[in-house]
Amino acid sequence: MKSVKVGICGLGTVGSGTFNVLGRNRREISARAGIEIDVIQVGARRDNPSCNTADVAVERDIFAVAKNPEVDILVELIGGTDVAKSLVLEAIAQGKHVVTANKALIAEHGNEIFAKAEAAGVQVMFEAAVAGGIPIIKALREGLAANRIQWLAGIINGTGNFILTEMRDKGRAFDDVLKEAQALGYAEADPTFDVEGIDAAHKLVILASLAFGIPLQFDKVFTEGISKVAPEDVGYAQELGYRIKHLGIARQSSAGIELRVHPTMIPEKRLIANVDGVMNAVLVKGDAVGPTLYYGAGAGAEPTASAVVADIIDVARVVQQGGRGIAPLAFYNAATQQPTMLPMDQVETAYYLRMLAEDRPGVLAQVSTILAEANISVEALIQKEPQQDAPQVPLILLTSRAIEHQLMSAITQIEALPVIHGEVTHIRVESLG
Ligand SMILES: NC(=O)C1=CN([C@@H]2O[C@H](COP(=O)(O)OP(=O)(O)OC[C@H]3O[C@@H](n4cnc5c(N)ncnc54)[C@H](O)[C@@H]3O)[C@@H](O)[C@H]2O)C=CC1
Ligand SMILES: N[C@@H](CC=O)C(=O)O
Ligand code: NA
Repeated sequence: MKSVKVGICGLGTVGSGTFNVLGRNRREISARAGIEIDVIQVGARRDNPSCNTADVAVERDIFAVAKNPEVDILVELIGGTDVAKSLVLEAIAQGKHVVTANKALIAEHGNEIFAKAEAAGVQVMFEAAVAGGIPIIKALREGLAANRIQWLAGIINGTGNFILTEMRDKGRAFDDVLKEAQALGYAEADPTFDVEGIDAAHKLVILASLAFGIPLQFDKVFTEGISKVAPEDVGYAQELGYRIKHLGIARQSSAGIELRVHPTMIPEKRLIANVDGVMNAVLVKGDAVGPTLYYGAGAGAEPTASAVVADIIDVARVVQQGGRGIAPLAFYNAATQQPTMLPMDQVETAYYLRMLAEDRPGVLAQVSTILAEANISVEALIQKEPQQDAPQVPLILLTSRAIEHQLMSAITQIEALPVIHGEVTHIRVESLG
């Protein structure tokens, strides 16, 4: 075999980045793969002016790439779950290896796709699907393979982190920053996936599947977005020595496995609290290695292409050796097929609470009595001076760790107090220590 032949489907942000990196770094890439890697075909609805495809066959029908007998590796970069699934299954049926950046596809249809790939003896690789250019999939599959993973927590959506950072540092409006993230090619085709946490939930189930050896279970993730994070909470968090980050958290304990995506307050002294802009970071705690942290660009054409091309190189090595190579994702066994999943109301964490209280003696005592009855203590407090003409003052509390349903029922009681006005805002707090 003289070269490994690649067909790229989708020539948008990531497709064009992949095409260009493969061309520009051709010499280094071939040396590392031990064989030439040639893009012989591109499947794209339209040309992309940032790519010179003069030497490549361009097809408008992406399925022609899946059916091309010359193609060894099909690279799926069209996004979405319907056509992308058919395309990937067609490629597998044709005996081709697949590389994809599509987290929605893997999270929602991965179990089926990996089973088909395993039966066909082909690889399906997806490094770019989680945390863009950070080699986190490789870290979990290979570098941390000796460990029992206890928990992981990550900033795994670049768009969301970019929005939170710009709002905090420059006081910019949410919608304005989102538009910029879209223009920079960071956002999903439907940006509500980014801001409502769906994209992070897709990525989290992939990480959890690898970390805990469990099937992909997208429907088990508790998901809360960043669209309701208020600027005053960002400010109060800072006063308390915390930052608000949109985290994906997966934890395994004797009670079960929890999977959750939500705005989270973390101590500002943690490295991960200082990961800003489009950068992502994933903290992984293994029983042998302890905590490890992975950092890098979570979105964008070439950072994502870096991960896509790394997968192509890995598969090219396998193709060259004529073997099955790297294990497919589904390395769970009968013991982990049906893990106990912990519902969100059973999860234990600390909380930040903000409420509007009447400015008179005894109010704090009423609130802390309700919390104490639920075995929750107040760990820190900010009580603002009353403003002129404002009969109520913001009361901000940090609580001890509590079970979610106990905290929620305490909130209901606090909201019913005549001295408390409106709803109580809550944000979960994690020390990540
Ligand atoms: N943009 C980013 O920073 C990252 C994106 N991803 C994932 O990579 C994938 C691609 O994302 P982007 O490149 O950002 O999207 P994009 O929208 O820029 O590119 C997708 C391209 O595929 C083409 N396409 C879609 N359906 C097609 C069809 N049936 N036939 C022919 N062409 C078709 C579109 O015309 C478009 O040019 C998605 O799964 C996304 O979630 C993953 C990591 C980072
Ligand atoms: N829209 C995603 C792209 C990468 O996965 C993000 O912003 O992180
Ligand atoms: Na990655």
